[in-house]
Amino acid sequence: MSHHILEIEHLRHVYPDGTEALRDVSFSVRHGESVAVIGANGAGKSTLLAHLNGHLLPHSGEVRIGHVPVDRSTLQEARRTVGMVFHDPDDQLFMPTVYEDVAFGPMNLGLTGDELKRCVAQALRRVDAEHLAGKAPYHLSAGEKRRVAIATVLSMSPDILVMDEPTNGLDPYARRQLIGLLKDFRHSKIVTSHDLDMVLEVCERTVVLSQGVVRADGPTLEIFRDEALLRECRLEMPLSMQGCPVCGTGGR
Ligand SMILES: Nc1ncnc2c1ncn2[C@@H]1O[C@H](COP(=O)(O)OP(=O)(O)OP(=O)(O)O)[C@@H](O)[C@H]1O
Repeated sequence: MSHHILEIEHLRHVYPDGTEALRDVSFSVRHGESVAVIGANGAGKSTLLAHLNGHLLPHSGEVRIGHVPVDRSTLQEARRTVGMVFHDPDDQLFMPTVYEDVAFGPMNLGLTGDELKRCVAQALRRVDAEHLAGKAPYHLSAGEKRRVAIATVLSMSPDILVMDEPTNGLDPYARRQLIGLLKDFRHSKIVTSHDLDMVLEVCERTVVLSQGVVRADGPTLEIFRDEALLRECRLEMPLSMQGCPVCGTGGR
């Protein structure tokens, strides 16, 4: 039995207009691992994530969850195992109220009555959004939408949590709270982000994508200390690792 929960092998994706967004991507994620996928704009991060729950299917190569390849016949199983928080919360929220949006997934899994109510309340509480249950999602602020989108995924108790730029649009308090939530999430997680300070706190391992290929894969701190690699991939060291510009102290 494989100790990897997710395996990506020689993944290649070409969009209909001919853009080769992923050229050859391979890496695996173990049970309980926290992995960041970072890279400059257009490196292929969102395209990669879209393959993890079968939203996109590869031109060649394979994604396996456990032992099961993600293809048309296994989509349902993949989407149950992989909880995906999309880049744009509007892609995730489509019901008349926040409550219904968060209840949608667990209801499809067969939850009803008090069990369903408890599950929704718990997911909303984890993102500090219980007070929003009766609101229409399209009336929420950007940060509130993002928190509710995360709740729609947590309510499904996924084995792998996948988040595309989760701290986008969050105020400092909500960002801090999200970092706490991600640290508490005991299962495997994969996060893409340009918020490298968050990555440093949450993910012990980082995969660097550049022009559709894996340019580096290793311990996050090691990756962030490699200035030549960061420069080459159009990335910058997290602010918390840069010395204080005033007194010249700090940095790691
Ligand atoms: N639907 C599409 N059709 C054609 N090309 C696309 C499509 N979606 C993305 N691309 C292209 O694929 C490449 C990878 O895009 P992707 O969105 O995966 O990058 P990213 O690393 O997530 O970027 P960002 O940091 O800007 O979100 C880019 O060159 C982009 O222009």
